[in-house]
Amino acid sequence: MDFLETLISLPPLLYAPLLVGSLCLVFNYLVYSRRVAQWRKSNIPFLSPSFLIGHKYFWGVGSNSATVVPLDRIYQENKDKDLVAFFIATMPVVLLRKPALIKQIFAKNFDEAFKTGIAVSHNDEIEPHMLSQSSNKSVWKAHRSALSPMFSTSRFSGERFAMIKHHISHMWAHVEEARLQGKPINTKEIAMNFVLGSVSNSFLDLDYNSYEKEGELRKFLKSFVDPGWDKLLSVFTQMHFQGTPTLESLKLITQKHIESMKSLLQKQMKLRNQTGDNKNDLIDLLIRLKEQDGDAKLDSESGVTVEMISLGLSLLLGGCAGTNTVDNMVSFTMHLLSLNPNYQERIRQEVEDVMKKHNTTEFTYEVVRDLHFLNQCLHETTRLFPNTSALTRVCTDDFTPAGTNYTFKKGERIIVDTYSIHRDPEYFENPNVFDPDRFSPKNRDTKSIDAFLGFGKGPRKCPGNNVGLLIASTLIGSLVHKYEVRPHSHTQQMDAFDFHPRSFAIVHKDDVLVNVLPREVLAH
Ligand code: HEM
Repeated sequence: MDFLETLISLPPLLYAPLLVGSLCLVFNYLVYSRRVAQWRKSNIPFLSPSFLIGHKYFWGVGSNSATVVPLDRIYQENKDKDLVAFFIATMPVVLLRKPALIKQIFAKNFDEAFKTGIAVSHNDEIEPHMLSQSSNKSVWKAHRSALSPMFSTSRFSGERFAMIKHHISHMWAHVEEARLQGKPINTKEIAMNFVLGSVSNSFLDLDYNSYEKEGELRKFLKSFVDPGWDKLLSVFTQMHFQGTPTLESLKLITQKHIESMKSLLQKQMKLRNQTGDNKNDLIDLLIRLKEQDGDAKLDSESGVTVEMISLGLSLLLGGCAGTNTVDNMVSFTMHLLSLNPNYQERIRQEVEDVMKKHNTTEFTYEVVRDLHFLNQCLHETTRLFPNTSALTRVCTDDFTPAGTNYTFKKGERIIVDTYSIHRDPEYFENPNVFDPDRFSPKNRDTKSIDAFLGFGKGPRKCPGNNVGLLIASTLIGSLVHKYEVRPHSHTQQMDAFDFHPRSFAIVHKDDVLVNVLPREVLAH
């Protein structure tokens, strides 16, 4: 029987899948061959595509880590190149391997490679106004400048730090309760609760003890951060059918999120108008912006604009949820400190010296701000466990980076694999070792400064890094000062295979547990 006869003898029910399958293959072939021809013309080295999945290493997605393992393999296998192009599904991407080229494109070619987010399904109403997502440069500029007062750490001095101290007490109470019950400490949980309490308090004026109950705000944020098949599916749909409308439930920001943020802002703004307080927080900022903009399109019921909702989401998602930023930093640092008691001791000594210098026995804003060794530890954690393995940009114009003969075409998607660069011995000696001293002022050189990408690069780099570091230092400093953190029985060194298979952030697939012992007990 020849091929045609076999085809005719098939039951008619199989025709439809066969037809769809064949169309997919043709679609794949056309997408691949067109882009490969373009890369050839642009002098960009590329890897031959594998049908449907783009590159063979992406077959493992969903079973090991979503992006870290495949990107790291491609990075390692192309050591001789500055950059290499390949496909993820039908989405073409160019992986930049060299820090100098990354700096050039992210900073000097910023105007031509301005957009972020290569495969995320946005909400069309909100996306242009979200700081991290906006693809409209003038809107992005205006919002970044409007929000800049929120990113100043001096906002945390005085009264506001007194509020943060409440969260230290909540955290201590929670840790002590677990210890007395003989349970290990779940570092992800305590970090998420502390960060949520501090961020919601300092930006939105919410008095929120999330250790006590799982409140609405926590559920709201967890819906962004909790990894799941829905999020993986959403990204893969966008990779195959870029820019197409997605089902509401697969969007990164859904109508439900927008409504929750709207009612939260409405409530807090109403309260502020009644009290007339001036707290120099997001609520004051939004009220001021509303007064200044006579043309603002207010929602008739809530009096809130789309811009206000977006600014609120920009802060909350950047600070707490977007890619589990601060809480991840804290959780991984506690894990690393449990394995390195000598660095815990140095932090303790530093806390005591700095308290003495400021003539206090308490954690104050001034004390936390002066904990330089702890700050080095947090940077070193971010080097080993950056919050995402893929910094992204999308070219908004054709350009050739200075000193190269590569041409980047408008629409080209760029990826930087932070995880692999941070563990490349070319930039960091003994890269898998936790060594906070590599971030001391005397040890830092241009090579490692350029290669550190934990907070991004160029004008779009993280504006909230110092606020995040301050919150993380407060939590770790106060915990380590009171307790010795010890490894839990299952604690071991982590590698990329331990990361969550359905998360695009670098998070451990399980709980990250440690044990604690009060220092008074140890002293006797
Ligand atoms: C301390 C832990 C944090 C880490 C590791 C971190 C990391 C990052 C990274 C890697 C980016 C992408 C930068 C790029 O594409 O070049 C980013 C962007 C951003 N982060 Fe952070 N972040 C942290 C804390 C925060 C906090 C506390 C806030 C808010 C209070 C925040 C708000 C933002 C915003 C709004 C953006 C988007 C900036 C833009 O597109 O203009 N981040 N962050």
